[in-house]
Amino acid sequence: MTNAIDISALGKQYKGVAALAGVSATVPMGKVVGLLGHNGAGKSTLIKLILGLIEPTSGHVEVLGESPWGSHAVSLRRRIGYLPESVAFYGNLTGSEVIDYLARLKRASRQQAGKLLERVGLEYARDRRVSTYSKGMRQRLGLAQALLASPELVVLDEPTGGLDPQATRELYEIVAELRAEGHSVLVSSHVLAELEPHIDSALILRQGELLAAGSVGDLRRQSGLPDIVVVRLKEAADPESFARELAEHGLAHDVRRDGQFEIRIAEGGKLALLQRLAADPAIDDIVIKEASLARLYDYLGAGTGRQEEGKA
Ligand SMILES: Nc1ncnc2c1ncn2[C@@H]1O[C@H](COP(=O)(O)OP(=O)(O)OP(=O)(O)O)[C@@H](O)[C@H]1O
Repeated sequence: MTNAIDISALGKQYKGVAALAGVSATVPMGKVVGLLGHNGAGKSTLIKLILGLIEPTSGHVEVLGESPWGSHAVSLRRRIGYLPESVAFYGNLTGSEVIDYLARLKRASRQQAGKLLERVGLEYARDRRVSTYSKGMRQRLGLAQALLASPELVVLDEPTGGLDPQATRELYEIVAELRAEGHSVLVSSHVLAELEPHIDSALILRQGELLAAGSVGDLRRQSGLPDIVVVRLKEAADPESFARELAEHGLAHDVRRDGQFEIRIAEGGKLALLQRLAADPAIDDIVIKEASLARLYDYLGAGTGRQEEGKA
């Protein structure tokens, strides 16, 4: 088995709404894959299909080599950990009682379950009632329950909602540990800058269709979106004459709020541009900026319902 999830021509219709229309994609074993898309793009529908909570109208899904609706569906669910977007627990139970109870349901080792609260940074609150937990603490408890029974596949739906920056870093550290231990992770998020360093590849949905798939490098190549050179001028330099110079050489640019210039690199023109800039006495510093996941997402038109052509 090379893929944790194999999705083929998957379609889901709700009365009159095509939530998913012929999506084919994979989540390779042992990789962290980001699931991206604007509100209503079909992410939750795809996750529900993967978890076997709903059935498709057309197409197939195989999760860890099994159908989520087949005869092995029950045992398959024990091999999957799931953190929903909003987690709700029995408020009268303590964190440790919640995990203990869910461990029994999932037939997880209670010894391993005991260590999970420590892993998610909740050991100090293990004997406090969940009703006294903050949103971030509840989210950590949700992560702990998703890791019960050491699942081969972990599905995280908007896992950092309600987490502070430190807790967000810790969550992604756990994701990195899961990957290092060979688990596969599918993680949906709207916070692309946060997600980018932690994923091997992304699946981008738009209006029920797969708009793009691949590593951030693949997406850069697919999009043809130019890299950008950020130039800081010396204090004594005249920005207007520098802007005129760029225009004379046909170099498209923007001026940032901090006064630095962003120059788009034409395909194959990186070295020539850098040589020219390096020889310019007006320039104090140069930084090359590759297209970020967030910029690629916008450029590919993930939120617009259409590809933004010619935007460079
Ligand atoms: N039970 C349902 N009945 C009817 N339409 C639905 C149902 N669930 C989802 N939809 C529709 O299917 C489409 C995809 O919804 P889905 O919840 O999968 O999107 P999403 O990408 O998860 O959005 P969000 O980021 O807002 O959670 C939307 O148009 C939504 O209105």
